[in-house]
Amino acid sequence: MDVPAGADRLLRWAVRAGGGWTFGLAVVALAGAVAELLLPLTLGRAVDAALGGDGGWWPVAACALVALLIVTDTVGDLATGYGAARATERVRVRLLRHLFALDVRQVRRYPVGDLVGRLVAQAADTGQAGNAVVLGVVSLLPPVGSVVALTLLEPVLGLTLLAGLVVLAVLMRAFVADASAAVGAYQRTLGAIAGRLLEASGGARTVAAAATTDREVDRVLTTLPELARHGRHGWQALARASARTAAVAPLLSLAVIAVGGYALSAGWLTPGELVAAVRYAALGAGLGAVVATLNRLVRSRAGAGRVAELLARPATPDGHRPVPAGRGALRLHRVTVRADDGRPILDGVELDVPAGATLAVVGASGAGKSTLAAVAGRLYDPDEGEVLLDGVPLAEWDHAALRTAVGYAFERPVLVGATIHEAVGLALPPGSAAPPAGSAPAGAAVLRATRDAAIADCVARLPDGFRTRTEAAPLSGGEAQRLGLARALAAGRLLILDDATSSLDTATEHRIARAVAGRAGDRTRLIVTHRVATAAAADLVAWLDAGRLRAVGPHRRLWADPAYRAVFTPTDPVATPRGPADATAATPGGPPAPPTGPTAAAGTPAGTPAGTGGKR
Ligand SMILES: Nc1ncnc2c1ncn2[C@@H]1O[C@H](COP(=O)(O)OP(=O)(O)OP(=O)(O)O)[C@@H](O)[C@H]1O
Repeated sequence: MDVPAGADRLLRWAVRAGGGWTFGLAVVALAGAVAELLLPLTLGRAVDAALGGDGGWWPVAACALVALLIVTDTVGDLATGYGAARATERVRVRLLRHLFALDVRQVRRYPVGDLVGRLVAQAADTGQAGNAVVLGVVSLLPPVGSVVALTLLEPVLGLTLLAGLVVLAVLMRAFVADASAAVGAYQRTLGAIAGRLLEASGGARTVAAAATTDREVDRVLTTLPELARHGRHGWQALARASARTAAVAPLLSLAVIAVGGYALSAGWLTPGELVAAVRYAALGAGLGAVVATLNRLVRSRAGAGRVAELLARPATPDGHRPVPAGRGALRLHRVTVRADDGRPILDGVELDVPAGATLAVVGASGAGKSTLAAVAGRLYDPDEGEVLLDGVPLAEWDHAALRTAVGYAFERPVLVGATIHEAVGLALPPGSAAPPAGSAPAGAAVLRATRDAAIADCVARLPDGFRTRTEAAPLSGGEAQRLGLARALAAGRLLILDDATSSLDTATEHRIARAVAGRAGDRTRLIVTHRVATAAAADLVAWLDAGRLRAVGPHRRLWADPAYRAVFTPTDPVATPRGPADATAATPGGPPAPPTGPTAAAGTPAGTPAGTGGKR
């Protein structure tokens, strides 16, 4: 099976992560194996002593060894469970931290279900590494020790067992190869099914509305036969290995007993030594434990392979430059973002947004607006070019400082945090979000943010107000958007709204527009929008067309271009506004503030007459 190069390194790390429990398991497992090896010899001596009419200490020693075996078994079970739990926890934490350190584009390459599979099942398999390695090594001791003990009793006996064990080792090798391939394929297929399942449950409404349940079930489970095949393949490999050891082991014991019987009649062995030899033969040939631990090791290595594959993806490096002075001047310099197939999604975008300005990003669906918004706040890095905030490339900003400086709100926000209070407060500066002592429902900053985002009344109506658990909050799409906005409004220098008001009614949107416009001049706003009124109210409009910046300038000037007007009303000539006056008339609650910000020249690509459509 192809296991990523980092799998074995991760396995070694996971063994160490088991800490004292894995070490303890090694000690008790070793003690148990030694006791198991000494028991036949002690029993043999006890038999010889009894035959000679002398009880002596051998029976007592045999009883002590049996007691030791019971203790080591019990403690071993405990150490196995605790060690695996500890190692699994560390693998999960490491993997989760790494996932969040990856840029959004890398994470999106994996279906969510596949990631959950790696984080839950394969991390647990990896966490078994300590047990698998310790028990694997210890399970080799009885056969190896039996060969040594038999050789000491009578060399021919040792050679007989050794020859049989070599045959068994060859059979085991085949098992490891077979089982590894089956387990790896099973985990991959299961991950793909889980991915489709999560996708389908996210679109449950659409599935129900379209009455395509049967088709969706078929689609999710389309690889179920493949999964069953890999599962059967794995179990068959295990069954074959067990059957082979079960068939070879008695033959091997019989061979040692036959040779031992001959040695007894030839006077090379005492009766007690023959008793010991018979038990050593059984111990040495009984490789059931080896098969079980090999199986555990195979699963652990396959799981580690899938975890290591993610860990091998490079995390986004953080910068350590001191936070520059400034109020959010944004510059995109020759920014190009490519799809996996190399096709440009953004192509050489050159854009200057002066500090304090409001920039509307418009364009047809798929023009690259969200991609521009994503690189503007470093949700991921462009493939070429760079983005600078207040003169410092985003890649050189300290991560925490950048997250305080830039606030994002999205069309479909995910509320991060256990409660509504946390969901809003997480983005606020430390200290400002904490609820005051006593029964006050929310910190002042959280309260202000929710009022600004016109969601405070809605939160007050929730069963537990700000303490309502996010998953239990019955929020509409527009309410969720407003909570996302409340979180983003804390942004220090750059507020990025990616279609973040698309689900709001006009009156609410107008209220929020005022909050967004608040602290005017104090921070920059980048607003991805399809609405003509929002573009009209902005200081500057960046018009994207198929990944290229077609023009930058005030809406009023761009409006002269029919192609620009078509961005807002491409298919309905009746509804097409006749000019900027119509656009302003569409502004909720009255005309938008006239463009007060920078002139078109400030944002227009050099040499391109604003609004002419020259930059294609
Ligand atoms: N990771 C990706 N891999 C491949 N293609 C991508 C990726 N991300 C975006 N795209 C494609 O790039 C184009 C621009 O996407 P983007 O989401 O930026 O458009 P948009 O202008 O925001 O569209 P909309 O208005 O519909 O939201 C689309 O064709 C999209 O399918």
